[in-house]
Amino acid sequence: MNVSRETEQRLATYAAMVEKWNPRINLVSASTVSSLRLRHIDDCVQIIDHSGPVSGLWVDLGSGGGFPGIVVAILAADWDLHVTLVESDQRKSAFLRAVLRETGLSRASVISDRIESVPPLNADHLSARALAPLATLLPHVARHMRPDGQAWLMKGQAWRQECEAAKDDWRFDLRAISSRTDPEAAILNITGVSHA
Ligand SMILES: C[S@@+](CC[C@H](N)C(=O)[O-])C[C@H]1O[C@@H](n2cnc3c(N)ncnc32)[C@H](O)[C@@H]1O
Repeated sequence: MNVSRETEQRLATYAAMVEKWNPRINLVSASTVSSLRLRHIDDCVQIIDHSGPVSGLWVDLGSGGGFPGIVVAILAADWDLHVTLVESDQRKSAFLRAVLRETGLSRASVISDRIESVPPLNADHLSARALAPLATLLPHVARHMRPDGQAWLMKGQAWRQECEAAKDDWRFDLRAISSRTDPEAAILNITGVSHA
């Protein structure tokens, strides 16, 4: 993806903040800090490559250090899109708010609470990365995404088994997109979620 100078500057500011805060609050595993751009940022950029420009509300669940929520907020800074990051850990939430301040992102906010406790958010787009198996994620998706919304769930190599297990209790339409950064991983673009 080609990005503007301003977007590149925001990504650089964000990366520098992750590196600075990581020893204190463990935002990404220490072994991946040196490859932050490829392992984490470029990994998340893929979502926007596939969603294209979108509008409305984007909700990122279990944002942690901001993957993919902050990356989406940076890439979408000029779109008519609000990004809401849901993160229960207070120190990580403080970090996410600091990133929004430092990068001047005004169309994004942080809800510092448990996903289960937050009133339904009615998201047009919803993302989650490394949060929970699909069968555990789908109740959150059903609660916080509009019936015609789209979920972008970033999954590791067990994604096929997770999909099979989730089908016992859930109906959904799935487009599995192979990850550019890890051939075993996939981005699950899920729509039409309902309880079986
Ligand atoms: C493994 S980390 C992944 C963080 C980020 N998405 C990433 O890919 O680097 C999971 C994050 O979800 C948060 N989390 C876990 N359960 C949660 C819940 N029920 N409500 C809100 N946040 C939760 C944790 O505090 C943690 O920061």
